[in-house]
Amino acid sequence: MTGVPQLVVHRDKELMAQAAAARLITRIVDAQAARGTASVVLTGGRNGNALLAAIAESPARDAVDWSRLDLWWGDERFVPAADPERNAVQAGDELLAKVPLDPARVHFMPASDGVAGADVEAAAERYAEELAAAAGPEDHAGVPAFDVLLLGVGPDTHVASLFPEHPAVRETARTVVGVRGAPKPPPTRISLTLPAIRAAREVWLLAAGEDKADAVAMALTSPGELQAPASGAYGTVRTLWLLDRAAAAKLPPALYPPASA
Ligand SMILES: O=C(O)[C@H](O)[C@@H](O)[C@H](O)[C@H](O)COP(=O)(O)O
Repeated sequence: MTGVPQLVVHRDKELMAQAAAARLITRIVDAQAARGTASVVLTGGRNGNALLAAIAESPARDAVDWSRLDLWWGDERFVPAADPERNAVQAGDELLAKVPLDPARVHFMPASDGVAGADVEAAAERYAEELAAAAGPEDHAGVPAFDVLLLGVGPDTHVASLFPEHPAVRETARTVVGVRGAPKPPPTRISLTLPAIRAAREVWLLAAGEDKADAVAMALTSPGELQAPASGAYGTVRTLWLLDRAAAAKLPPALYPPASA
């Protein structure tokens, strides 16, 4: 693991989204300058969507070579492709339809009415194969070393579709799993596992609002990833918690960083 997670606390969720967007644009531009391409794993949820909307509105978005960006998803609701509940549909509305991406580099998780069929385990396996095909010889986890992997944090400390005490959190072998009986609807989902998440260079966790304060405090002073899956999400280079003040309010004084703007 990468040592202590870094915390950045913003005034409110709107500023958090703006700052995270600026940060992500810079990270993508830097990765493309260094290696020619960049890879980002997207999350669902309000904060992930607000980040994408902020990128769409940023003049700096034109600094990104969108045709050399690989996009993946950390989880997906296993519903039909056009369902507005799908994280991919929401990401499309906020950003993907507005920038010149290479469709071959946009790696949607399978939908329940897609070519992988209605069996969520088969669909998860198919996504695992797509990830494995994109992994290089040095990527031992069976997935690429993503530049940035974004995760929204749920009020129960779930990340992706890894819910506390759920079998998917215990997965150590597979990189992608089908999730049934998720406590948050819809019940059937596809999710990266913790080992796949930990292959990312940087993991950025997003949480805003007072309803996240307990979850943030628990995950950062955690009894363990089984009870608090967010605490098991970290990158090989950096783990960044991007918070607003309300979400940071219950952190112990030793962890609360100097207030950012
Ligand atoms: O699949 C889902 O149900 C959501 O994607 C969910 O996992 C979300 O990312 C977190 O609950 C954080 O959500 P907010 O950013 O809206 O707080």
